[in-house]
Amino acid sequence: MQLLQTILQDVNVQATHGSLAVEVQAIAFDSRQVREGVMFVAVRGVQADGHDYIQKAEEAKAAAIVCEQLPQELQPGITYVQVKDSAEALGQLASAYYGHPSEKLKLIGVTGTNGKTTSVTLLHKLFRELGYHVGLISTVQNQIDEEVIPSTHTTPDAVKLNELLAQMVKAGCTHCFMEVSSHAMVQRRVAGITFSGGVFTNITHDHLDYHGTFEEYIKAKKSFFDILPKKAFALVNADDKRGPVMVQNTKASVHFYALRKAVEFKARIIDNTIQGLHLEVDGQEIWCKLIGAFNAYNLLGAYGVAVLLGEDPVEALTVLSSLSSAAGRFDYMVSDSQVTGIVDYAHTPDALENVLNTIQQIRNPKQKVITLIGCGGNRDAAKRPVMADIACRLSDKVILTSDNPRFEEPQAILQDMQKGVKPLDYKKTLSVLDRKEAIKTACMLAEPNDIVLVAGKGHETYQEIKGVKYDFDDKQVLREMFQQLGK
Ligand SMILES: CC(=O)N[C@H]1[C@@H](OP(=O)(O)OP(=O)(O)OC[C@H]2O[C@@H](n3ccc(=O)[nH]c3=O)[C@H](O)[C@@H]2O)O[C@H](CO)[C@@H](O)[C@@H]1O[C@H](C)C(=O)N[C@@H](C)C(=O)N[C@H](CCC(=O)O)C(=O)O
Ligand SMILES: Nc1ncnc2c1ncn2[C@@H]1O[C@H](COP(=O)(O)OP(=O)(O)OP(=O)(O)O)[C@@H](O)[C@H]1O
Ligand SMILES: N[C@H](CCC[C@H](N)C(=O)O)C(=O)O
Ligand SMILES: [Mg+2]
Repeated sequence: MQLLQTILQDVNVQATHGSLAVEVQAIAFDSRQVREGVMFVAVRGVQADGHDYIQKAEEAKAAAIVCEQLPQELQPGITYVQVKDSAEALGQLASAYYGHPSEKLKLIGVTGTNGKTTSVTLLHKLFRELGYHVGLISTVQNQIDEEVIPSTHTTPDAVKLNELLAQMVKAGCTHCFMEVSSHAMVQRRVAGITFSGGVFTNITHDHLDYHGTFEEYIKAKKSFFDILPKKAFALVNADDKRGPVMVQNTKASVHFYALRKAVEFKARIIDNTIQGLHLEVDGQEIWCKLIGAFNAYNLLGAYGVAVLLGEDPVEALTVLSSLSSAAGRFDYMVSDSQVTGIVDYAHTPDALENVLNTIQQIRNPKQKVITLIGCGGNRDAAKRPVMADIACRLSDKVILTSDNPRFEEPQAILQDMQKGVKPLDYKKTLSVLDRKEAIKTACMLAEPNDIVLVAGKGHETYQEIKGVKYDFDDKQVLREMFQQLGK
């Protein structure tokens, strides 16, 4: 519980009506969660406008209502606070309500199209091994040390985020590593948060359904670096064309990492095999368990963060070399007849191309590559034909299937993907709508020593169809099919 006037301190308030000395029991931005004594913040969203639910919040006896536009009629006993930007105010209020937890630990945010989960997971594991109490906020799961807290988003909403950070502070965490999605930046989920550092991994085609254009998507990512304070560091992948753009206006101290440029943190791939990566990082050779050239970037970025946070470089590298990847990222198994099954969360064109290039590099010429891929519904449709084309270009056989269709017709998504298949590739492509059947088909086609890549869903343990999440685990189904088919 907090006094309204206390938590309003950082907010750009335009007008208030009613007492500021009221007690706020909780903050809600969904009218359905308002109870007596709760503060309701009216936020404009994609589907709805929170301002349309102010009346509901009044009926539920909200203590205070924060909005950009005041209702025509104000109710007695409720305090109204008019602000310029409700989404920003929500972040600032949530931070103040929970006692500014982000200022009480070293919070590092990672943004970029791919590699966020891998990077924050590596950092969480690294700092645990170095002996710290550490928080993690990621797509796969949130964590306080080893305690797992399920996650619903890559970046939680402002209230959940601050609540989580406060729990971490209470548990004695000195560090937290979190993913910052482009959606979170546009929706101001991290407003009011103080970061000690920010990392940029890369930017390629994704989420154009939400951002509209690639330029807007770049702007959303860049805005994360714009909000970093002077004391923070910004660590940027210099090999990405957009790296320098990200830090054009940042107040933070800028540092670069790269594989192809001579910058502060640099690495070189000596060897890239199914056993892992043999790297030279800042002049030191290490062998890592992670597979694929793209993981050299994730490892190097994590190393850079550790050094910038004052850790011993040699110790950091030694620990990094012992770490495994996040669940569902190049997760592989080998069947009795030596078929390699790989489950990977590649759900963007760039990620799929990287994973398939990695497979091409590490396979021997006799091993056929069978790729299974679907695309999510109610997400960027432009990537569908592109991903089908990439799969065809870099595989011997392709099975197009369903991912999470959400509220779209699975058949229509499949048709969008099929448009990307070139006539010459028709022969190598099959469409099997049911994902389980599709995995079975891939396994049936596999001969001893072949490679089956099941891409798109990684760690997910469900398939979301029309608002219902059905149990589905790519890794488990793949294992089952290998057994069932005697592979
Ligand atoms: C497109 C999107 O990002 N939507 C997010 C957004 O919802 P919205 O803008 O659609 O909200 P809305 O339904 O229009 O409602 C507007 C406001 O009215 C309020 N409302 C609504 C109804 C009502 O009865 N009463 C009421 O008060 C709502 O609570 C909300 O505050 O704000 C919600 C609260 O924070 C999020 O849960 C929701 O995430 C949806 C579920 C989602 O799927 N988001 C994905 C795309 C996402 O955010 N992904 C990124 C990762 C992407 C990546 O990196 O690959 C992530 O960070 O997870
Ligand atoms: N640094 C990287 N560059 C390019 N591709 C990568 C990189 N790291 C991982 N990938 C590929 O992208 C997929 C997703 O990786 P990861 O989960 O780490 O990314 P993310 O940014 O967290 O994704 P999301 O936006 O869905 O949360 C991996 O399964 C892998 O195929
Ligand atoms: N964070 C990503 C995950 C996509 C995963 C893929 N399996 C899908 O459902 O599209 C998103 O929300 O767009
Ligand atoms: Mg992620």
